[in-house]
Amino acid sequence: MTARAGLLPPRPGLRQRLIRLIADPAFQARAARIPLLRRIVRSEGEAMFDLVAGFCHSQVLLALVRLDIPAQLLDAPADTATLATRSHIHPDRMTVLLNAAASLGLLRRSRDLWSLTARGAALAGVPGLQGMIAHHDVLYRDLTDPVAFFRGEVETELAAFWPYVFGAGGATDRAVTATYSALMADSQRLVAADTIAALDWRQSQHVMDVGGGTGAFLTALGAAHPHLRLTLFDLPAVAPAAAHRFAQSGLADRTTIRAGSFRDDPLPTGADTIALVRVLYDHADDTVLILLRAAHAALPPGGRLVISEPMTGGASPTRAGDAYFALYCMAMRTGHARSAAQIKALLTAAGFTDPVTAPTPARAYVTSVLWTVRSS
Ligand SMILES: C[S@@+](CC[C@H](N)C(=O)[O-])C[C@H]1O[C@@H](n2cnc3c(N)ncnc32)[C@H](O)[C@@H]1O
Repeated sequence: MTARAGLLPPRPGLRQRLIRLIADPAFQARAARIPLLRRIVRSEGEAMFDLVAGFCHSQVLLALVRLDIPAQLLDAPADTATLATRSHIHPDRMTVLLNAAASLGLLRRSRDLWSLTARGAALAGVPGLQGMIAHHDVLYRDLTDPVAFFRGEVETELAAFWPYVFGAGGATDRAVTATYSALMADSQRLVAADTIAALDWRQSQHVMDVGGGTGAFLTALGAAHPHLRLTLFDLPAVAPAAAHRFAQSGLADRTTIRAGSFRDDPLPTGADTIALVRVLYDHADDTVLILLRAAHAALPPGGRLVISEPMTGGASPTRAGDAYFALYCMAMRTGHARSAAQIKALLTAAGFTDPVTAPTPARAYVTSVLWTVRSS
């Protein structure tokens, strides 16, 4: 009988023996006395403690957002007593919150006055960030029992928060879609900037944004490239809202809005470029294949398909892709976050050739971009 046959445990390799050594408290105590190892032990310890405390950090962030402290401090620095009174929190407890925020690099105190740091200013100013933080209570409730969550035993709230992806016809409730669309459009600004910067749009004449929401991406693209004609395709409950945005941005003459479902309807033809921005990760592979095949059919030979969304790291997992978006999509229960390689495989299965990863955008943690062409 051999270990290979599975009856004996395999002998640990060198790496496994090293890992077991590092896990040994006696080794850790010895390592802490050796200067070079001491530094490694300390920084590993701090990194581990950061993971342990991560939920508290998120809740500090949520408290700041709910109390509107970033906006208040953007107006003017304030002292603890003022912030405490405005927030209806006892000054002693407010001090704990403000010190916690300072420790996370969001606030700084000079004498008695609190102000924002550069990171805190991002919290005040980055579009969609506060909306994203504010709706995380839903995700965190879904993750309360993480084992049940990973076993697929939780009826997740997030799935109800984003109802539009369910059912063949998609969303029909305009009030619900308005809530969802505002958050999407706010957070779209940075995604749009990175997607536009990642590619040469001069070779396109007519871009169709499928699942384009209320037109935030096309509005940014149209402003950056005045030669482009633009078509937005989205569900009937969502697409009409784009008209207002296009009119306000002076784009009405260059834009067409088409309502429909890519699950059931063919995509309109006429565009030489199709964009799918934050669309694929909402859907299972079979729906994505339907969509990619529809995009292939709608494009002329030589036409380009652009995919922009948060992606996982594949063989090299990333914190944003694999420890956030993958869980988020799992809580939504309709699709999943994919690596670039997984999306490329789906593109190939849909008939596209040689998909290319665009240069890494500035905010790779929320946006990765792929493109491909319909060859014939
Ligand atoms: C995550 S949102 C992204 C919106 C926008 N592209 C953005 O990045 O802000 C996904 C979009 O796909 C649309 N969508 C979902 N299912 C669809 C379908 N079957 N046909 C057309 N659009 C659909 C939704 O209405 C929504 O606007």
